[in-house]
Formats: sequence, C-alpha cells, structure tokens
Amino acid sequence: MGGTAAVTPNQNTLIAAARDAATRAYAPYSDFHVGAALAFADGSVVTGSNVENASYGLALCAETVAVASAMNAGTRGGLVAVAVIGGKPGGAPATVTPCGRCRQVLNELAQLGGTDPVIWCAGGAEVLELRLSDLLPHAFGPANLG
Ligand SMILES: O=c1ccn([C@H]2C[C@H](O)[C@@H](CO)O2)c(=O)[nH]1
Repeated sequence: MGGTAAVTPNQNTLIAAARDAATRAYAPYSDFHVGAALAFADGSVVTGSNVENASYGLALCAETVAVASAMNAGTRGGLVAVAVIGGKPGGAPATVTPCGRCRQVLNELAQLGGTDPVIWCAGGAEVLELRLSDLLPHAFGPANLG
C-alpha cells in the first residue's frame, strides 16, 4: 500500500494527448502542426505544441515546448515515453521524428532521471517505435559534466 510503482504509459492514450496538443500549435508559417506528449513514471503527462515566429528560424518545436513545460513545473526525471504527431490541419497526419535539437533537449531530461524513453512517432499507418538512445546514440548530457 502507498507504493510508488512506475506507471506504464498507454501508447494510444499518449498519442491522443499529442494529437490534442497539436490542435493548439501556433504554426502560421509552415502550417505544419505538431504535438508532443511526455509520459512520466508517476503517470503524469505533459504536452507541448510547436510555436513559430515571424523570424522563421526561431520556431520552437513541440517536443522542446513540452520539455520546458515539464521542467518549469519542477520535473527533473522519470521520463518514460514520448509521443509525437504532426500534419497540416485537415490533411493526413504525418510521421514526425524529433529533430536533432529536440533529441538533445529530450536527452537532458532523460539523462537527469536515468531513463531511456521510448519514442512513439505516430501519424503513419504504423507507429514508429524507437528509443531515445536510437535517435541520439553516444549522447552528450549532464553526466558528461561530472
Ligand atoms: O520534431 C519536430 C519537427 C518539426 N516541428 C515543427 C517545427 C516547425 O514549426 C514545423 C515545421 O518544421 O514543425 C516540431 O515541432 N517537431
């Protein structure tokens, strides 16, 4: 009783959360709306969507917004799964694999908590299931700074 057993996230539920987050994207320049959902060992879920900028190169990706939101809430570990989905509103969903910068940003939170989260890239006929360590092998992170 009163234990803190890790919760295994449900793939469909997490993808639905990412899809819902994508509806809140601010993407007037690319019209490519992305949602990301982070699942934590305590069962909590934190989402993000991409936030673009008139200075195009300053766009914030959905995954980065989600990590920033979680860390701003005080989270420093326990990241067990990530779902990402994107697409143009009204169009077919597209499989989105996190960009290079997002992989590094996700790695910060993952490595802090000693996890290697599963990454569910949804949108295609089948969900592409990867590990962060597949996307960013030999990652540089907080552990490297001693
Ligand atoms: O993993 C990704 C890849 C792209 N984008 C956003 C950035 C930009 O706003 C739009 C088109 O690249 O999609 C994300 O949010 N996450």
